[in-house]
Amino acid sequence: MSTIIDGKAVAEKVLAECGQQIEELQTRGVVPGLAVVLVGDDPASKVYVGSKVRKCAELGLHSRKIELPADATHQQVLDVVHELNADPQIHGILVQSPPPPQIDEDAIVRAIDPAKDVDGFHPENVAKLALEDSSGYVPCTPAGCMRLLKEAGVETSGAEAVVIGRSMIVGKPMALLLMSKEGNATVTVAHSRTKDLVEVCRRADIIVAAIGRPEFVTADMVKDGAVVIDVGINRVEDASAKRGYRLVGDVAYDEVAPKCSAITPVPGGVGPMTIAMLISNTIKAACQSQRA
Ligand SMILES: Nc1nc2c(c(=O)[nH]1)N[C@@H](CN(C=O)c1ccc(C(=O)N[C@@H](CCC(=O)O)C(=O)O)cc1)CN2
Repeated sequence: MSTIIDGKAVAEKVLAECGQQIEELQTRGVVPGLAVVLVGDDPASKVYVGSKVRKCAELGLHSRKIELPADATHQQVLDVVHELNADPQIHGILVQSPPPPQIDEDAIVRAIDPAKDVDGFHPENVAKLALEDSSGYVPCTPAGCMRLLKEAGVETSGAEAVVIGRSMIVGKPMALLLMSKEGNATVTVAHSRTKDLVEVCRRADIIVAAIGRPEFVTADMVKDGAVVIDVGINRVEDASAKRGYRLVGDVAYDEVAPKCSAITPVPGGVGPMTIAMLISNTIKAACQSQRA
């Protein structure tokens, strides 16, 4: 029997911890503030930004949602970031990804004050993660995956871990976390050019699927008893579904789950952890701003 790792429950636990920290900060007159910048009208991004702002309101955090049209210029986005960098009520800033193509996302990320970069995408925070300097911000999704592994009692130390995908948002930071002194795993990063991907995955005690292809990981790629963390959130058209689509992960859940010792579902697995870890990073930013 495989354990289904309940991301919603773990996210609630993280948010309850956050609630206590927020109360403590409020007694000192500090209200953590998050600014979320949304450029364009990508439907999924709108949902995620809405959830972030709603969660801030529920927990008593200050938040600002800045919406720019799909034809906003790169300079307009930069101007917003500079204004937020200077706003003392804002401790965390993020620009929802992906922005429209005329926006140079890399340059925008570099313009965010690294002390307010609660997404952990700025080069200074990427370096701190690689150096295991805990003053930096760890990207929310991989941080959430590590917490899920911990809460599920998965021993990462000495494990063979395979991360499928090498994005800056998930794959690379996930690999760094798994190989860090906290994770102590032996890590392989696989991607679209990896030879013998099936064989590479079959060796894994832990698979983290973050390749962005619906149901890419099939049962033949997974060894019996492996732990599978599915980061994929793909919208697949389905006329019979209420919203006209259904969500599927990067893992063919129905055939893979019976082989696993533990697996995350989609939805209700990694996704809710992303927002919980964002709130946690914003509180950390507010705390660190008091010490600066
Ligand atoms: N600036 C950023 N952009 C993006 C990030 C990020 O961390 N920073 N991550 C993703 C999107 N994302 C948060 O921004 C996110 C994705 C999914 C979920 C989530 O809770 N998913 C639910 C399903 C929700 C649905 O119905 O669509 C689940 O999996 O249960 C939260 C946040 C890309 N962009």
